[in-house]
Amino acid sequence: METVETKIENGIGWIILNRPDKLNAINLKMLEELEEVTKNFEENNDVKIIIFTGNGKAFSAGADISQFKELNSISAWNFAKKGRRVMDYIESVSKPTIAMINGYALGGGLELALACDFRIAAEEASLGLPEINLGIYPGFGGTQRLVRAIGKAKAMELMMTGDRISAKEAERIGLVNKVVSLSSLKEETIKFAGKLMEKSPIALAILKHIILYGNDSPLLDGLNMESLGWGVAFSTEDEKEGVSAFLEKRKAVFKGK
Ligand SMILES: CC(C)(COP(=O)(O)OP(=O)(O)OC[C@H]1O[C@@H](n2cnc3c(N)ncnc32)[C@H](O)[C@@H]1OP(=O)(O)O)[C@@H](O)C(=O)NCCC(=O)NCCSC(=O)CCO
Repeated sequence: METVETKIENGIGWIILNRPDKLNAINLKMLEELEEVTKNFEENNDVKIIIFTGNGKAFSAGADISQFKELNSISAWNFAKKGRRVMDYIESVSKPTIAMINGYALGGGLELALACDFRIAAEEASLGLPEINLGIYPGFGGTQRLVRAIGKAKAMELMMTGDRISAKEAERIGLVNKVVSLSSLKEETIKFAGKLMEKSPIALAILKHIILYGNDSPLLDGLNMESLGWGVAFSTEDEKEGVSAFLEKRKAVFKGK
């Protein structure tokens, strides 16, 4: 891989954006590689949780602006569609995903973090959607995901002013789940991933699907998805184990079956 590094450690699949001299700006190659490595991790049984992060002082400063000079309306549209599809794919992955935000998460970088299920940020991180300062606006799904994440008023403010906010402010408005010191970021993120790893991966996958797609559907459809998925969970060994463990007063050990 040219633009991303990967490793698997203790059930965690790490996807590390690796263009530190360009603050991990996302070019076409990185979009393609992100899609490929995410797919590999989704299909790899050794990977239970996927964590995205960046090498150097940024998570990612967004789409690679140096490529923009060559774009016209059609190629820009295609680039945005490609970026959007990759973010949609990352969002749809059946395993839990965490953005470990080690520094700048701007533009497409924040949009990548928004496609993840959880965002854990270092105190030093700075977040924002500054595309408006380039005479454009977020094109990798941010206009839709940010509104859903933090509500219309704050989302419009962030997108229309292009202002960057601190990790603490991002936590206050519900954009990130947790803020920790940079020195403890990896440890805290692994600890959080560990909590998820103790759960039934099948229940997590069904739950994630229903939260994501149920909330974008009419209420009745979302509620129907919930009850149907609930029934499906009862066909798993994990459900039998969870209930037995409770009744036998022991800790459940889920096998993902
Ligand atoms: C993130 C900023 C504020 C950091 O500033 P600073 O610390 O001063 O670092 P720089 O010298 O600016 O950057 C170092 C190096 O990285 C290159 N770079 C940074 N961001 C990008 C980018 N998005 N695309 C391409 N290259 C980038 C920068 O040119 C430097 O390279 P040199 O070769 O050393 O010159 C600051 O960098 C900043 O504001 N970046 C842009 C943030 C932004 O506007 N993001 C939105 C992009 S559009 C988008 O994401 C569309 C999808 O919705």
